Amino acid sequence: MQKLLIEGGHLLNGKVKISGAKNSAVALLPASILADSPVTIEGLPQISDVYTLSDLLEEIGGQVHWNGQNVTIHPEKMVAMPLPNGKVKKLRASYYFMGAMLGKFKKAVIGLPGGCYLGPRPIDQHIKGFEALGAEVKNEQGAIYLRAKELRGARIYLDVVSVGATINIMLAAVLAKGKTIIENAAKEPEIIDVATLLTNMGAKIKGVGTDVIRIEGVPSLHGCKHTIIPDRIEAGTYAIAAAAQGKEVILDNVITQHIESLLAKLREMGVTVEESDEQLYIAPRQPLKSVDIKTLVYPGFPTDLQQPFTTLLTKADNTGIVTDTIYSARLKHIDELRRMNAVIKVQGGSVIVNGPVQLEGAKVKASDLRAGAALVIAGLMANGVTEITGVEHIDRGYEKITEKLTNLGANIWREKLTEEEILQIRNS
Ligand SMILES: CC(=O)N[C@H]1[C@@H](OP(=O)(O)OP(=O)(O)OC[C@H]2O[C@@H](n3ccc(=O)[nH]c3=O)[C@H](O)[C@@H]2O)O[C@H](CO)[C@@H](O)[C@@H]1O
Ligand SMILES: C=C(OP(=O)(O)O)C(=O)O
Repeated sequence: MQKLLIEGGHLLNGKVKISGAKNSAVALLPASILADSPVTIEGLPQISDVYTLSDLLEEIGGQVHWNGQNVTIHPEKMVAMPLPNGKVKKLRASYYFMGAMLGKFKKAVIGLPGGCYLGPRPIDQHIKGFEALGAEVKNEQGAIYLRAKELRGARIYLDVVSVGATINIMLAAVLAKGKTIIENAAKEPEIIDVATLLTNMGAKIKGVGTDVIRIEGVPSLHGCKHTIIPDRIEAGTYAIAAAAQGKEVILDNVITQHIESLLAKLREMGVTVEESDEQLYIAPRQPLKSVDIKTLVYPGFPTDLQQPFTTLLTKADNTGIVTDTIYSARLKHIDELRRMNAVIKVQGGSVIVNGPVQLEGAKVKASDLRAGAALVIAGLMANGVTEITGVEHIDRGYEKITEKLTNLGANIWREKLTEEEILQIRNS
C-alpha cells in the first residue's frame, strides 16, 4: 500500500496529455464479449479498473493481448463462467459483464458491483431493462443471476437517467431478436463511444446521444478495431488543477465540447480558457471569483468533477455553492478539506464554500476516486506537505498521475505505507 505526498505551492506549467476515457474503457472491454472474432481497442488508459476488467475477461476464457495502451481481445473461447465474487467487487463497471454475458450466452452470474461509495447506487434500472428483454433475474447472496431462453427486443423507459443502465441494456439488446427502444436514455459521450464500437462490430443502433436509442437486434457480431475517446473527467481534473495552481497549462488530446459546462464555469471565475483543435489552454487570473455549480446529467456539470471543483472554490473570493443532484451524498472529501483549513459547510443538501483561504498541508484520506482528485489538487495548492492515503482509489481512474503532475512542475511522490500506518487505516 502506498501514500501520495505533495509539497504544495509549485505552479503548474507546460503540457499534459489526456488519456483514454475510464468510463468508456470499462464498458468497451466487456462489450468485446459480444463479438465472435478479435476486437482491438486502442488508447486505453493504464489504470487499475482496466487491468481488473482485463483479468475478468481472462477468467471467462478470453485471450487478452496487450501492446502498450492497445489491447486485442480474442472472445472465441469465452464461456458463461459465473463471477460471483473476487475482482467484480473491486469496481463499479463489472456490472457490464451482466449485459454483455446475458446478450452473448443468455445467462450470467455476476457479483454486485463495487466502485466509489457515493451514497446508495442501485441497479434497479439495469434489472428492469434485462427483465423487459425477457431475462429472469434473481438477486441471491450478493450476486445477480440472469437467465433467458431468448432475448426479445422491448420498449424500455428508464425511470432515472442512468449511464450504466443505458449501456448495459444496449449490450444485452444488440443480439436480441427484434427492436429495442430505450427511452429517457443517458447521453454521455461514453455511451456514444460504446455504441460506435458495437456498430463497428455489426450492431444496428440509432439515436445515441439523444434520449431515445433504437436498436435492431442482429444474429451475431464480429471483431473490429476501435480507438477510445479522451477522458473528459481527467481533462476536467487537470483543467481545475491548472485554474487552482497553474501558470499556463495546455491539455492535449481533449474533446473540448465534452467539458463545456466546466469551461463555462472556469471562464465565469475569471480563468483564461482557450480552445483549439484537440487542445485546451488554461491560465488563471487572480483573484478568482466564486461561482455556484449544480451537477446534472450530460451535458450539464458532471458529478465526477464536483469534488475537484469544490477544492478550487476554496481559493475564490466569496461564497460558492455546490449542489450535486446526481449523488447528494458525494461528500466524503469535505471533512478532509476542512482538515486542510477549508471553510466549508454542508447545509440543506448543498455545500457552501467560503473563500479565499490558504490551504495547509495535512494527513488526509481519499475515500473515493474523485475525493482523491480533490485532495491532490488541494495538496498542490497548500502550504507545506500533504499526505494522502487511499491512493488505490485514485489509481482506479488516473493514469500516471504522479508522473503527469511532476512533468507539469509539481513536487509529488509516492511512499510505501509503514506497518503502523497500515494498521491505523485498518482500524479507522
Ligand atoms: C463506470 C461509470 O461509468 N461510472 C459513472 C456512471 O456511474 P453509474 O452508471 O453507476 O451512474 P448512473 O448514471 O447509473 O447513476 C445516475 C443516478 O441514477 C441512480 N440510479 C442508477 C441506476 C439505477 O438502476 N437506479 C438508480 O436509481 C443513481 O443512484 C444516480 O443517482 O455515471 C455516474 C453519473 O454520471 C458517474 O458518476 C460515474 O463515474
Ligand atoms: C464514480 C466514479 O467511478 P465508478 O462509477 O467506477 O465508481 C467516477 O469515475 O467518478
